[in-house]
Amino acid sequence: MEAFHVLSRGGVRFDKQRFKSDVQLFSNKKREDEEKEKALFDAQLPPELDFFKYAEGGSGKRKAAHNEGAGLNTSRQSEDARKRRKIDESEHSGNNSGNEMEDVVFKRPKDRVTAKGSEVPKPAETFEDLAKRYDVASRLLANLRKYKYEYPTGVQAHGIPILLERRDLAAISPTGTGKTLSYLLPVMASLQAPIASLKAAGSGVRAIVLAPTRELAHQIHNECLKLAIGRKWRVVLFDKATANTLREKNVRDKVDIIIGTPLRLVSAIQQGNLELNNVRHLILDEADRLLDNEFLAQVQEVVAASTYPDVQKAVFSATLPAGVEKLAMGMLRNPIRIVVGLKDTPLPLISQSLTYVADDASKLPSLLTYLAQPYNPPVLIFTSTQPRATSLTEELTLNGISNVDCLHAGMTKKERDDAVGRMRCGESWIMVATEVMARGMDFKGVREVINYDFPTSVQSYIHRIGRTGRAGQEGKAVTYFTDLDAPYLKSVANVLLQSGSPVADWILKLPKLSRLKKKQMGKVQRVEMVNPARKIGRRDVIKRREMIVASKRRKEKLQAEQADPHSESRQQ
Ligand SMILES: Nc1ncnc2c1ncn2[C@@H]1O[C@H](COP(=O)(O)OP(=O)(O)OP(=O)(O)O)[C@@H](O)[C@H]1O
Repeated sequence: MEAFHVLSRGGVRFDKQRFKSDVQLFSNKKREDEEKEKALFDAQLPPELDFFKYAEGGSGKRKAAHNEGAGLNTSRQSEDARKRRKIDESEHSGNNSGNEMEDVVFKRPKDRVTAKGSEVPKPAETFEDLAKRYDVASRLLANLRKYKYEYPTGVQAHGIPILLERRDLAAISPTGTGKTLSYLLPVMASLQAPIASLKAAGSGVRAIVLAPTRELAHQIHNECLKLAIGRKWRVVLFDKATANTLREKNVRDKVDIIIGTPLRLVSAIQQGNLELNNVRHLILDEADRLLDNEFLAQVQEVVAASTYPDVQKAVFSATLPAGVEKLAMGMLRNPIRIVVGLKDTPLPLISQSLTYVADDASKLPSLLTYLAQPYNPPVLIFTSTQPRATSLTEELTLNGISNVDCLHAGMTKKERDDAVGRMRCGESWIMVATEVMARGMDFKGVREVINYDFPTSVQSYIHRIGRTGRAGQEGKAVTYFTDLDAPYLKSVANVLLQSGSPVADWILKLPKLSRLKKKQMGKVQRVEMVNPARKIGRRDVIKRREMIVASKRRKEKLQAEQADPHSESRQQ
């Protein structure tokens, strides 16, 4: 286990009672900010963008944009954003213009969903509406209520009926808008009951969900287990251990749903330890990532192995670049395509900003200054490489910031699981991570995302900042850029503009990126150590940290003794 995981917490739990004043500081700051923003920006959000307003806790009001008169032209930008929306809409209607397709645009007061395809089913306003129209087991609905899922989100209202009518689907919906449930619920409703209790269900796994990372597969598995409560569904997270168990044919024949990453599934198929000929539903979550060069061949192998007649396929993502979308559409049969909000645009609930930091060496001081102010934990910080994630975690720890964690693919399974667990239970205040955390991971409480290293693509930017502003909550995203990142700034700035965050005029005047240049976006070379000036080695850092923790403990003990002079420790 990485020493810093333990040391960064110093073995001390955060005592909310004791640090009441600090806690109040955070909440007061948040309240003040909210009031300021409410006064400033009431009624500024165009209604068609406000599609998540209904979600619990979401005010639906646009954040930030405090910078009017400081080189930021917000009203012009809103106008620009409106124009871009128009262009975007016409781009949408230009895609897939086959004759058999008819365009259907649903406009609900709460969200804006564009659906394209033949005979698009009516959206479901409520879960009860779904139950009335389709055969959805009452147990599934009871489980939804149990987890306080009262109303379907936009992607659920539109996507669930499509999947329940056994149509193929491509769904593009912003991060944190509930895509997971929009495929899990219809898949489980269509499977009706666990395979063991059905006569005509055949033998072998009946549904596969593919995800690009083990962490995301794990999270989807947990969501699926919530829906499975009360019935003996066999839902398997396909990892090394379960793959071994499923080598027994009579065991794997009784599995309902498998959730996993492509590589592991493909190796089981190739070894003859998994058959997909009974798979009736195949879901690709984070489809654009699964269809990129790294995963494409494996995904195609899974698709080819799913030989059940009329297997239903569906792809989901918050981003689907045109080329990948074409590939995805080619895999689907008479599909319906839905877009919630604007394609490749984050929710307006996330207030985004770009911060100039000159060069790499200036980032750490900027981050430390930022973290010296009250901030909203937990905060997620993205770096471009594993060594930089480790190095930044060490630097923060060394600078006396407690409860810092690290997550990247170079860590062991246990280390990664532990790090995610600590983040989920609120033990970590700051998580430094690589791209592995950028997609799909749902930590409801994340209020701030910091792109310490500039994202590798526009998609990477959208997914990274999408770790905040989830389920109707507001969020904040800060992106550092250096002189080396400047050529790529405009692409990210366009995303800010489109989702209603302010952008300085000079950035908008930067030249548009050529295709070739765009490809180089993720290739900026950065040193491994985030603080090249550091003279001491890692062991010294650990030693220093131990000293800090010990001195903290001594101070606490002294304070406790002063508060209670008759305490036991004093008498000894
Ligand atoms: N109908 C609902 N009502 C309330 N909360 C919901 C509902 N549907 C989903 N959620 C919550 O919203 C959060 C985001 O959902 P989910 O992770 O499925 O988003 P996503 O669209 O898949 O995001 P990403 O693109 O980042 O993968 C989760 O915490 C989930 O529990």
